[in-house]
Amino acid sequence: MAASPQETNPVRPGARAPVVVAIDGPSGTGKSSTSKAVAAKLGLRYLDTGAQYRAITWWMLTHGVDVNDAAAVAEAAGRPAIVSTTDPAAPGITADGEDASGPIRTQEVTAAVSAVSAVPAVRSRITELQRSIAASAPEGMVVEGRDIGTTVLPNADLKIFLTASPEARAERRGGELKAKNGQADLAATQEALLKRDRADSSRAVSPLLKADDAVEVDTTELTLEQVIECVVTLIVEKQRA
Ligand SMILES: Nc1ncnc2c1ncn2[C@@H]1O[C@H](COP(=O)(O)OP(=O)(O)OP(=O)(O)O)[C@@H](O)[C@H]1O
Ligand SMILES: Nc1ccn([C@@H]2O[C@H](COP(=O)(O)O)[C@@H](O)[C@H]2O)c(=O)n1
Repeated sequence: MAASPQETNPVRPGARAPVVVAIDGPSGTGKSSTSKAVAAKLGLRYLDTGAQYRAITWWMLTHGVDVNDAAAVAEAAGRPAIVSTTDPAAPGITADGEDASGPIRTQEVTAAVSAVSAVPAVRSRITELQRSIAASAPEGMVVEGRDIGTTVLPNADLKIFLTASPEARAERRGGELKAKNGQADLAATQEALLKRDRADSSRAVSPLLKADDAVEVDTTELTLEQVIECVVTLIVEKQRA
């Protein structure tokens, strides 16, 4: 059956209509895993905005900027060139031309990123970058983070807010740590997740918040495959509407 006009993508004839999807939520709710898989399934680009905040944090840590000094962070916010690749099969990020994909996942960066991302000069710079990347994807994009539906792309075609219980999120992160280090302290992992959520939710500028028009999906009792299926269905329904 021929695609209806609403489903036709002018960039790739026969493909679905371009769509911009915002996926927000607290740490460990499955935003990255879900967004990457959904974008790959539907032929969309993918932007990990947390990686951008991590990359600028990593650059500051490696260039002697005191990440707890908001004035110093603000002064340095415009200095590094942050470049993201948006292929969901191979997402990557560089800071001043250096591959930051590995270093941004260290504990040191994770512990510092909320302080850096709370600085208004950092947010305005990264938000502008995110909007220009989203505007340069005619096939559509899945953009994941904390403030995409509320601030970065308030006109997104579809907004999804993923949640999960703290226990489920700690279990998931613990699984990753166990695979990497052979062990994981679940209580400490849960406390670190909640601490980051508290900081991200309580900052003055663009805090972690569900947009009024976002669809909330509680992933606590769902497998990753079920979450992916649920989000794909929501997007396809939106494209047909
Ligand atoms: N529904 C699920 N069931 C079980 N495990 C899941 C589910 N969703 C994601 N995971 C696993 O949980 C871990 C965290 O997922 P992911 O990195 O996608 O979360 P996130 O929301 O992007 O986290 P953060 O904001 O901290 O980067 C990964 O190991 C992922 O495979
Ligand atoms: N839109 C966003 C995305 C992320 N942040 C900050 O970056 C941190 C790391 O995010 P991950 O998704 O990679 O864990 C996050 O804790 C926030 O501080 C943000 O502010 N806005």
